[in-house]
Order: sequence, then structure tokens, then C-alpha cells
Amino acid sequence: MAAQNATHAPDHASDSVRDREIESEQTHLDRVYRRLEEKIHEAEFLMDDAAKRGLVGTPGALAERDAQVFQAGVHLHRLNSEYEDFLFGRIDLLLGKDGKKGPDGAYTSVEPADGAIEDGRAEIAETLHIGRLGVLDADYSPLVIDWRAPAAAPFYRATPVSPGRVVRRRVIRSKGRKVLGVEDDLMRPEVTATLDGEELPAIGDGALMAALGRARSHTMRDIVASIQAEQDLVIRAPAASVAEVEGGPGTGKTAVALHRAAYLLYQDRRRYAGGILIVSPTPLLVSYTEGVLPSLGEEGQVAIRALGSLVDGAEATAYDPPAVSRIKGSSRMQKLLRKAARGSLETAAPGAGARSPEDGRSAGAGAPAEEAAQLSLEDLFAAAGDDAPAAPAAGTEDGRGRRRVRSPRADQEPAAAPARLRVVAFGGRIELEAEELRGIRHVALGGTAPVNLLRPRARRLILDALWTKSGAARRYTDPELAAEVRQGFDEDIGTEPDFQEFLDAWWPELTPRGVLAAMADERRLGRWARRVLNPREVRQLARSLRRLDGAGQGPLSVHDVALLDELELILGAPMRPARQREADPLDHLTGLEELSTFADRTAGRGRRERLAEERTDYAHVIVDEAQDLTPMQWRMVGRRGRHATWTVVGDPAQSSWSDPDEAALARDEALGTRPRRRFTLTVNYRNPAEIAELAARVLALAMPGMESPRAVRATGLEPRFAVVADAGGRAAAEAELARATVEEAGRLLGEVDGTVGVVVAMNRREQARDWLAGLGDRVVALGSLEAKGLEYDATLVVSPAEIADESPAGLRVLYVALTRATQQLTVLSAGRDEPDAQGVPDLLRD
Ligand SMILES: Nc1ncnc2c1ncn2[C@@H]1O[C@H](COP(=O)(O)OP(=O)(O)OP(=O)(O)O)[C@@H](O)[C@H]1O
Repeated sequence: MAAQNATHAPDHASDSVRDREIESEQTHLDRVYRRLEEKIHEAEFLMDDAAKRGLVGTPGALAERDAQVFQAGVHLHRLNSEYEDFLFGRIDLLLGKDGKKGPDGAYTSVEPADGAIEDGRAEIAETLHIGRLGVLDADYSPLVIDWRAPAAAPFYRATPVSPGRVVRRRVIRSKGRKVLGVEDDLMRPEVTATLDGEELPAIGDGALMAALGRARSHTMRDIVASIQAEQDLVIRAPAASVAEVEGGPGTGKTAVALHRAAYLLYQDRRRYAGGILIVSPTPLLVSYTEGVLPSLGEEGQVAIRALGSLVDGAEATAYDPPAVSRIKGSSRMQKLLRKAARGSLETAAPGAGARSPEDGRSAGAGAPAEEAAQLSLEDLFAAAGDDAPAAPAAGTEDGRGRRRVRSPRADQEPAAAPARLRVVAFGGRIELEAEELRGIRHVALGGTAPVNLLRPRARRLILDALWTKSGAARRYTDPELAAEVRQGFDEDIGTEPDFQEFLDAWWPELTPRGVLAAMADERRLGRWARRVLNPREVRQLARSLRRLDGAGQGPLSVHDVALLDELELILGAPMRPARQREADPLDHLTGLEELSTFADRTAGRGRRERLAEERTDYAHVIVDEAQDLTPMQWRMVGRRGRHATWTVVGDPAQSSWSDPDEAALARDEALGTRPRRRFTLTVNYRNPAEIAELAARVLALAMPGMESPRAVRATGLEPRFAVVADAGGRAAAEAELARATVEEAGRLLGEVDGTVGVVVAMNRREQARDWLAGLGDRVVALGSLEAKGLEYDATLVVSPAEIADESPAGLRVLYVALTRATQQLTVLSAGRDEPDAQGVPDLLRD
């Protein structure tokens, strides 16, 4: 590790030395900005020149102008903004072993030359400044090295144990164009190093501690100035395979995942033009982290999506109780959904859950009724339902604007997929009875092809059956004539609008939402789920799907979204004209000359969002909090990375999924046979030791034998234990819990400058929001599962026992709740927590 191992020279430097050092960094930063201004002028000149070329008017000149305007425009966008901390680091290096320089103008050797240190003294041979983007001076010497360039690696990797050429690492704090301060770590404290004849001073208390001590806001900051060596190994790992990263709470897994995305784009922008997908467990974590990549100069090619937003047109807003989540997440659902999709064909009415051509999503009638209904297909065709659920309202128009079949019984729920077909041909009637149609459907559904794509096959089988029944084949013995007559027969019948209408009704195009809605019917679901779910599970699942209307519209849970995605696969997407992905100008830019600005990134946002939306297959997939993905979610995410390389970060000790073995199988399937590289992060940068130690007690219960990460700092502030006063009766106890929660949250607000997170059991989260509404926006109420990945200056955990009892994974969820605080933690116990005399709840006692 770098900084926590780095021997940091205590700050003996006097104020004047500090001021002098700040001034010298200011001089360098001024130079950088002067150079940036020159580049802006260059780009403006190019734009101007390009406009003039356009006046010439020949096609060649116009094309050249377009290319030039494009390039110059990209440059301008990229230069026109100032970053906070644009320049954030510096390393002072010894002479390299081979004296060779790389393309960025820096010496490439990692090891110092023999004789670089003599008698404990050394001369600094090279000083490199590290920043968010690379900037070359007019003579191509490096003014700033991009943090992702190879020459910047020693800034992150050097440790006192293996310092390489680095003598001093400096973190520079600046805002806009002003340098505010510097923090140094000496990698070779035993060496007296000089630069231009002057001894190298060490200023400040070390950059890492300064970064960790900062108050937290509601958004995550990048850690580019203080990435540690074990984290850097992950960030820069080759992307050829799967990087699997494990580490306890606060070890920087999320931060590392985000920085890795930026690094990969820098390394090979062309390759990652296919897009990088970052999958997060909750929308809260998405909004917490989504500012990091823009601050690193990257955004366009990266889509950060919550698991509940991975399917276009679906957005999870509802929660399932743990028992229902377990059913919906289990890989048993694959089989059930296949049966439900096929079964829905028999029960679905025309339009029930059928796709609307405008949006490709659901439109249709209400929930299927169980009763049969008589349908009449005027004149030529007739169909009757015997097993028949919903059909659209009589006389209405369907989603395609066509006339619908009518139900003669006005008092009845509109019904049914037609079960009988009657046509007139060769001067007589030909009928296919319910049984025959069922047989045809059965044959058509043979195999595993997507249900919606089997309709042409079913149509052909029906025409075959009608032809056979007509007896025409026997009448025409000349094969050529027979074929001709048959062709005419198919065309006449097949193009008849009523026949097509029959097909729409008998083999409607199913939508994922429609099938999900059909599963809300417990009796029908019971049939489909035979030998897959037990009756209790059937009841729980059906009940949870009653949130949806007949067309499947209504609030979805995060687990429903994975089911919709699976159904999309089972049903098959309707044929849509292929859309070409828009070209992204960023695809063309590589190397040190890359500069991007906030203006650039926000200007292109709309188009970039579109780019992300169109993608369903990515070049690299990063899964955050991977321990929580259910088997069905792994299948959903896996489909988005069939040709991707992967980075998977997680912590088994924080898993809220109850069957880790089943999830591991699904994960293996998603990652396939790609080679894997494993990394472990071992240092907790979030929690002070006092909080980490308390959390470790729950870890010992949740996962005996599992090691906690080592906390990097201590604050001297022990967690506080508060107890809800005894009150007679349930209502009084609830009121007392509310009062104590508000009081403790208020106390924490008074003690920290930044944010306070109040974590309660999931079924209390709305309640807790109401309780805390008057305390302002520094305080946030969270259900236990929502706390995942987030952090606050102070955390109040309300009733650990309630959280632990919520689900079979409750202890691990409690472990997550206890590890969210960067400074202070209060645990509030109620009666069921069985607190001792000091207020320590039973679960947290030593
Ligand atoms: N090298 C670092 N320098 C400064 N801060 C760091 C560093 N590494 C991690 N942090 C900080 O530590 C905190 C925890 O990081 P992060 O959320 O990425 O951890 P995590 O492993 O994903 O945690 P969890 O598993 O609990 O979600 C964040 O505030 C992050 O900015």
C-alpha cells in the first residue's frame, strides 16, 4: 500500500517553506493554464479557417471543412472549462536505470540508476505533475501527465517498501486556477534529496488522511489524488478477462470500479466505443456515484444503471418482501416463465398484453376472465372460446386500429382466444375444432424458439390443416396443378382480413408485461408452476403481481424487471428495422492530447444518453455489489455482456441474497469460460476503527471466520448506544421510537458537518421519512436494503434486531447498515433488541 505505509515526515516545515512550495506549484499551474489558453486559440483559429474553406464550395473542400470543424469543435469544448483539482499530484524521481523516455516525455524506467543514491544523498532527476488530463508544452515536454498514463503509475504504486524511483509524492489541492495547499509523503525518508541544490521538504499530514477526513455530501468524490497501491492494481489490470474484486465495506470497491472505467476508456477508446455498463444495485447508489466519471473527464461511453432500470421502458419503484424476492430471483423462474409464456397464448385474448406498434410496449385489455365466451367472426370465420379469458371490449378497436371480434354477451367480461375456426372454400365450409387447433398449437410450440416468432409457423400449420380437410389434395392428382391450387388457396385465405384477425386473437403477439400480468391469476399460475413452486409460493407470487393491471402496467419491483428481461428472450422481440448506432466523435480520440471539459460532456449529454439507451450489448460490464445479484439478475446482466470483458466487485459478507450457491452458479454462467483474475482489497477507508470493530461483532455472527478489513484510521469516538424508553402499549412504544429516532438524528446533525443516514427496517422506511421530515436535507431516512453502497458522516441504526429479523440474510444486511458511517455511529435499541445496562443490544455484545 502506498500512503498508509508511507513514512510521513511530520510537518516541521515552517509556514514560509509551505508558502514557498505552494507558490512554486502555483507557478506551474499558471504555466499549464497559459498553455491551455494557447490550445484554445489554436482550436478557435482552426474553426475560423474551416468556415472559410466552406466558402470555396467544392465537395472536397466542404468535407475537409466538416472534418476540421468537428476536430476543432471537440478541442474547444474540451478546453473551455476549468477543473477543480485539474492538477492534483506531483512525483519527484531519481534518475532511471536506462535513461529512456516514453511517448509522454517521461523516463520509463521504474528502478533507479545504479549510483542514484550515494551516502544517503540523491539528486532529483525528474519531476512529473499528474492531472486529470495530459497537457504537452509547445516543445512537447509534459506539463501534466494524465493520471491514467503509464508514467503516472508510480504516483499510485510507490510505497516506502518498494519506492522505485519515487522520493516524494505530493498531492496538490487547488480550486480553479488557485493552488490551496500541498500534502507530501516521503517514500525514501532515509535519503536526503535535493532538487536544484535545495533540500526537498515534506509538507502536511499526508494526502490520504486529508481526503478521508473531509465531510461527506450526497455525492461521491473521485479518489484520483489518493488511489492506493492495491487499488491501483485493480484499476490498471488488463481488461482481457474477468477481474473479480472482493473486499469488505469501505475498501473502495465502488471507487475502484468507477476509476477503472475511466482508465479503460483512456487505454483503448476505440475498443470501448461499444460502451461500458456499470450495474448498481439501487437508484440511490447510481445518483450517489454518477458524478465521479464526469469529474474524471469521462462520461459519454459509460452507462451507469440500477438493476431495476436495465430494461428500457421499465423502472422499478416497488419492493417485494424477502420471501417474494426469493421466489422471483430464483433460477426456477426460468422454467416457470417458459410455461407461462406458452400458457398465456391459450388464455390471452387479442390485445391482452399485446404490443402496441407505437412504443413496442404493452397495451391491452383488463385481467383475463376465467369464463368462456362465444366469439363470432363474421361471415367466413367463426371461433369460440372454451377456456377463455379476456378479450377486448365488444366493438372496440384494438391497438392496431382494426376492428375487433365481438362478444355477443354484453353482460360478460370480454373474452377469449378463439378456439374454433371456420372458413368457406371450394363452395363449402371447412372447420378446425378446438381440439385440432390445440394440437396445431402444440406442434407449433415444439422446441425452444421464441413464442412470438413462431406465429408464421403456426399460420402455415393451420393452412396445411385446412387444405387437408378440404380434400382438395385428393382431387388434384397432377402435382403441379395441385401446387398451384394450393398456392391460390393459401393466398385467398391467408390474406383475408378476418383470417388475420383470427390469427391475432389465436396467436397474439405477447408482451413480457402481459405474461407477467397473466401470472397474477393464482389458479392459472398454479397450473404453470406445477413441480416448480409449492402452493404457498404460488400464492405469494400471484399476490405480488396483482400490483399490475391486465396489460402489466403498474409498479414493478427490481425483481420483476429481471423477469421482464427473461420474458423478452422467451417471447422474442418483434421484428424492428435495425437502427445503426450513431458515431461518437470521442471514438476517434486517443492519447495524451485528449482533453475534455465539463461543457463538452454536458453539451453532448442528450445524444450520449441515446447512445447508451440503444445498447443492449456492451464492450465491458462492471458489476458493483455483485454479491446481491440474484440468479435471474445475473442472467439479465449476462445478456448485456455476451461479448464483453468484465469487472465484478463485491463482498459476500454484505450479501442480502439468501442462496449464495445458486447465485454463484448463475454468475459463473454469465461470466462464461473467460479467464479470471482475482483481487482482494484489505483496507477500510470509510469507517474509523471504533465503528469497524463494532461491525465486526455482527460479521462474526453473520459469517463466522470471515475477516474484516483493517480500518485505516481511528477517531477516538466510540459508537453511542441509545435506548427507546419503555412505554405501555404498542402505540405508545411506536411514538416513543419515533421521538427517540428524531432526537438521536438531531444530535448527530449537531455533531457532524455533513450528512446523517438513518437506517431502519425496510417496512419502516416511509414512516421514518415522515418522522425526519422536519430535520432538513442533511439527514436521509433509508430502508436497510437502500443503504447498500452509500455512506454518511454519521449513521443512526434503528433497532438492529428488526433489521436482522427481516430476512434469512438479515444479519448481513445489518452488517451493511453498521458500516455506513465515516465518523460517528449511534445504535438505537428498542425492547426486542434486549439492550443491556449500557444500552448495547444483544446482537452487538462482545
Ligand atoms: N484511496 C482512497 N483515497 C481516498 N478515499 C478513498 C480511497 N479509497 C476509498 N476511499 C473512500 O472510502 C469510501 C468507501 O469507498 P467505496 O464506497 O468505494 O467502498 P466500497 O468497498 O464500495 O464499500 P461498500 O462495500 O461498503 O459499498 C469512499 O468515501 C471513498 O471515496
